[in-house]
Amino acid sequence: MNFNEEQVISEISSIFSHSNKSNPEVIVGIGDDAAVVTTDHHSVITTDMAIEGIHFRCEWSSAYEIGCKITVANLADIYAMGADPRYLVVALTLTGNEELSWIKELAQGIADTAAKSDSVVVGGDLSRAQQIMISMTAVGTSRLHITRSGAQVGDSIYVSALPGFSRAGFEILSKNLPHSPAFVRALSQFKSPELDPALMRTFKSAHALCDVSDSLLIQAEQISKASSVAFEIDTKKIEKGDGFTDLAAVAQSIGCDVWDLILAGGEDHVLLATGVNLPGICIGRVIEGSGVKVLEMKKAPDSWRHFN
Ligand SMILES: Nc1ncnc2c1ncn2[C@@H]1O[C@H](COP(=O)(O)OP(=O)(O)O)[C@@H](O)[C@H]1O
Ligand SMILES: Cc1ncc(C[n+]2csc(CCOP(=O)(O)OP(=O)(O)O)c2C)c(N)n1
Ligand SMILES: [Mg+2]
Repeated sequence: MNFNEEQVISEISSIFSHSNKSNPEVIVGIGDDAAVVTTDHHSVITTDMAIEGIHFRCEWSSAYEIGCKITVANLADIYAMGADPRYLVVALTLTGNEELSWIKELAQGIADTAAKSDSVVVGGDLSRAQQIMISMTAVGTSRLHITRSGAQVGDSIYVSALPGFSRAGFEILSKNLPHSPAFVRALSQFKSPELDPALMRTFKSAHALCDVSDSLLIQAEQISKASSVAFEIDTKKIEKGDGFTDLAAVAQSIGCDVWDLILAGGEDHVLLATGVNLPGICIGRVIEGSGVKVLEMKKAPDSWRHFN
């Protein structure tokens, strides 16, 4: 064993406690039985976990990147409700074989990503298990929340950025392909997806919103079903979007279909929205009916599912 519980808690606390102390809304921070925080308006609550072997591999990603990724996954769910993230709690299992420096890096990745979104880690839990597991709960605040059920016929459909780079990174790592400069965005998007809080907040005028964790197609189906409308996704519009040419080149060099990456890839945590005059890339329109139609697509791409 490379550490004891007290040591880990002391190291983790010192990484998180500065933000606790400097935030006047944290009444009781890390160190007691529970945290006490100020809340107003409506609280938006979400939780997501990351399991070693399922969501990340220590051979592929640094502890810092793993910390960033689980935090982005949680923060994106808060932004996907049109809310602003405020507080996080982190439950962590360790095997006992990690180095203390690895655990500190993980906490730093979480703390830095949280700070970019003006949110703070106010507590957590620690236990031993055969795998590393990170379960994070995020609390946000909003006056008006945006659900998956608000899409209206006549809306345009937008993504905050082109999805697919994360899946490309996953393919590169899974196939153990030699790294090339062209793969930088894909690898970094998989290991530590980009989250731009300012961009996320500009989607507060969306009619329906969710983040793309599973895949664009799955998430489009979820909104279309919840809103009782049909989605018409236009591949020609996506082709004109920022990043398409780069992703198409990566897809070709790793032997993947670019549409599998875009439509069926997940974990980019970009926002999928419907509404009028939103930022990002317009990828189609909301029409009467049900289901998701992708114009000019001959075959259905296969998305990630935990249980097949
Ligand atoms: N174990 C669970 N207990 C209760 N609710 C759950 C559980 N797992 C998922 N959910 C709920 O099901 C919905 C879909 O979950 P998920 O696909 O994980 O959403 P997301 O992609 O936003 O993380 C969410 O509202 C989530 O809170
Ligand atoms: C080692 C490893 N294998 C496979 C994947 C790919 N992967 C794992 S979970 C997932 C989908 C998203 O995860 P989920 O837990 O369903 O997120 P949620 O929808 O709850 O936000 C994908 C694409 C990965 N990230 N790491
Ligand atoms: Mg989830």
